Amino acid sequence: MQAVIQTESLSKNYRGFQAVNQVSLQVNRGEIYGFIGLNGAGKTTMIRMMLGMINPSEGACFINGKHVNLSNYPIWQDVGYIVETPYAYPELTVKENLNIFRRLYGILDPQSVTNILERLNLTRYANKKAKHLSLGNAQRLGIAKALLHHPQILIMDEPVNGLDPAGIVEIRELLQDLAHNHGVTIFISSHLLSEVARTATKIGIIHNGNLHQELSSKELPQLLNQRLHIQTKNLSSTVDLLLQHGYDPHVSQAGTIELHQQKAITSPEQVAQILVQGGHLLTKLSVEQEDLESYFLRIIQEKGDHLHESCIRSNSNRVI
Ligand SMILES: Nc1ncnc2c1ncn2[C@@H]1O[C@H](COP(=O)(O)OP(=O)(O)OP(=O)(O)O)[C@@H](O)[C@H]1O
Repeated sequence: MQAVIQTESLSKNYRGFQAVNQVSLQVNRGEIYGFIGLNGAGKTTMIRMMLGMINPSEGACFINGKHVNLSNYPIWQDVGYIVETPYAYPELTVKENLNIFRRLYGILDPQSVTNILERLNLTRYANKKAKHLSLGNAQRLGIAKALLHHPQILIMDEPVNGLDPAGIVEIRELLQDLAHNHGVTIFISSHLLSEVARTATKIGIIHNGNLHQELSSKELPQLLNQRLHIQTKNLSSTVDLLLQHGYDPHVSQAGTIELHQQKAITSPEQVAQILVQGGHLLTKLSVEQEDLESYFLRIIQEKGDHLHESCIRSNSNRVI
C-alpha cells in the first residue's frame, strides 16, 4: 500500500543549525499521525517542508506518491492545512474570508460556506471581522478554511491551539470522524501530549530535530509505567515503614508516595494491610499509569538529552 504522506530523510539546516534532521516517516490512508515535541523541537519546520512552504536542505516529501514542491500544483487540491497562526484577511468577516477560499478552491455552491460555518460552530460569528475573533475562534476559522474543499489529506500545526476544553473535544471528535468514517489522512503536530494520545492512531516524537520514536496508539499503554500512589497523614513514618518492608518509596514534590515495584502494583492490598496494621491512616491508595507527557519526559531524560529547565519545572508534579 502506498503511503499517503511520506518523508524521506527530510532535513532543514538554518545556517549551521540543524532544525530537522533526517526525518523519515509515513502516514497511511485514514491514519491520524500525532507529531509531538517540546517547543523548538522542529514540528513547524517539518510541516512547512511537507507543505512545500520551505525547501528542505536534504531529503524529500511525497504526497500520494508525488514529490512535494510548489510547482506541483495538483497535489494541493486534495490537501487542507493550517500552519501556526490561522491565516485570515483581518478586515474581512468570517463569511467573506471563507467565500474567498471557496472561490480559490473553485467551489461554486455558496451553501458550502454555510455548512462549514455550522460544522465549526461559527455561524454566530459569520459577520464578525476576522481581526475581532478570539484566538479560539480564529483557530476555528483556520480549520474551517482547511476543511472547506473536503480534502482527503489534512496537515495541521497545533490545530487545537487556543481552544477551550469543550472546543478541544469538539475538534478531536471532528478529526476522528473524518479519519475513521471518511478515510481522511491526518497529520497533526502538537505539544498537548495527552490530547495527541487521545486522538492519534500513530505517534511520532520529535526532539532536537530528530524523530526520537514512533509508536502506535495501541502500543502506548504497554510502554507507560504504572505506579502505586499513596497519600497518608504522616509521610516520613509511612516511608520508613515501607522501607522496612522492602519497598522503594519515592516522594513527589506534591507529597505523594510512589511505589514503582511490580509487587506493589500487582498487590496494592498488601501495602494497604502493612500501613493500616502499622497505624497509618491512608487518604489515597491507587495504581496510576503515567501519562504521555511523563513518558515523553522520561524517555528523553533516559537518553540523557538536555531538557529545558522550565519544561521540567512545568511538569514538576510528575518528576520524582
Ligand atoms: N527561519 C529560521 N531561521 C533560523 N532558525 C529557525 C528558523 N525557523 C525555525 N528555526 C529554529 O528551528 C528550531 C525548530 O523550530 P520550529 O518552529 O520548527 O519548532 P516547533 O517544534 O514548531 O516549536 P513550537 O512548538 O515552539 O512552535 C527552533 O530552534 C527555531 O528557533
